[in-house]
Amino acid sequence: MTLATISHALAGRKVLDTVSLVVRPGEMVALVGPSGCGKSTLASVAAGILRPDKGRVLRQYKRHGMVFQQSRLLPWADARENIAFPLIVGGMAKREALARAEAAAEAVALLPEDLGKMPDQLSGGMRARVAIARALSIEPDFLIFDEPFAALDPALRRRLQDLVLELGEVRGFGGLFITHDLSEAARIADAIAVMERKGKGILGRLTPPGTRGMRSDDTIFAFVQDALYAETLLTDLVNVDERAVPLDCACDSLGPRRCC
Ligand SMILES: Nc1ncnc2c1ncn2[C@@H]1O[C@H](COP(=O)(O)OP(=O)(O)OP(=O)(O)O)[C@@H](O)[C@H]1O
Repeated sequence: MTLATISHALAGRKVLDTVSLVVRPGEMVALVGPSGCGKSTLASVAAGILRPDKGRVLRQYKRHGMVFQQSRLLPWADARENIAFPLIVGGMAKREALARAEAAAEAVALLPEDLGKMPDQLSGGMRARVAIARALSIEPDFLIFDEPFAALDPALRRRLQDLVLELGEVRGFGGLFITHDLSEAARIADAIAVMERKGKGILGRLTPPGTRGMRSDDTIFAFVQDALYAETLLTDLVNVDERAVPLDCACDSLGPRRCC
């Protein structure tokens, strides 16, 4: 996938300013950057949810699926229907779509008895599995993850990261994985793209040693420690001040505060 010089404004404010990013076929790229820098907006552009004001999106794959922050399941549909939803919307007969949903659920190790449960009857981890199964149901060869495990505890996160790694290995999909967590990025991705503050572009890429899915905890820990202390690409990420984020439009009215 190639995102070429993407610019986009939301509510009259430019949140992406000529951002370019390439994900090679089969590659998993993690995208990190300070809060509010435009990662989710870029993911929405990559997924075709937002049409950018300027720039081009080139997709060198057949189909993509997306896994959102906090799962975004339909609250009025059970797990099976949630997984089948993109297929039904795409015109598949309901019976076939539900059968395909069950196969996708099996791939993410959801139990058959959970498929009749409504989202509010599922744990956070199960909801994340349903969201992954929903993305898999269309048999994508590219997946876009927007902080899918941010709300989960570390042990569960790890299990779901393993699931994504296993599925990637078996199905060979590439993708874009947005996260705030450098360890997660180093665990899940071939390369880590670092986004600049205020959507001004990709500062550069970091490549953890070894192969995705094969890196030991020691390797990941050492890589993250070195990167956090020595890597100038991560300066904004490390020194983030969340109070500065919403102030960037209000500097003039608030006087000379350190906000940009
Ligand atoms: N629907 C919207 N309308 C107006 N502004 C928006 C909208 N969605 C996001 N923004 C603004 O666009 C900027 C980029 O938001 P975005 O969610 O893409 O950043 P992000 O890097 O994903 O943030 P985070 O890491 O905190 O999730 C932010 O300043 C945000 O406040």
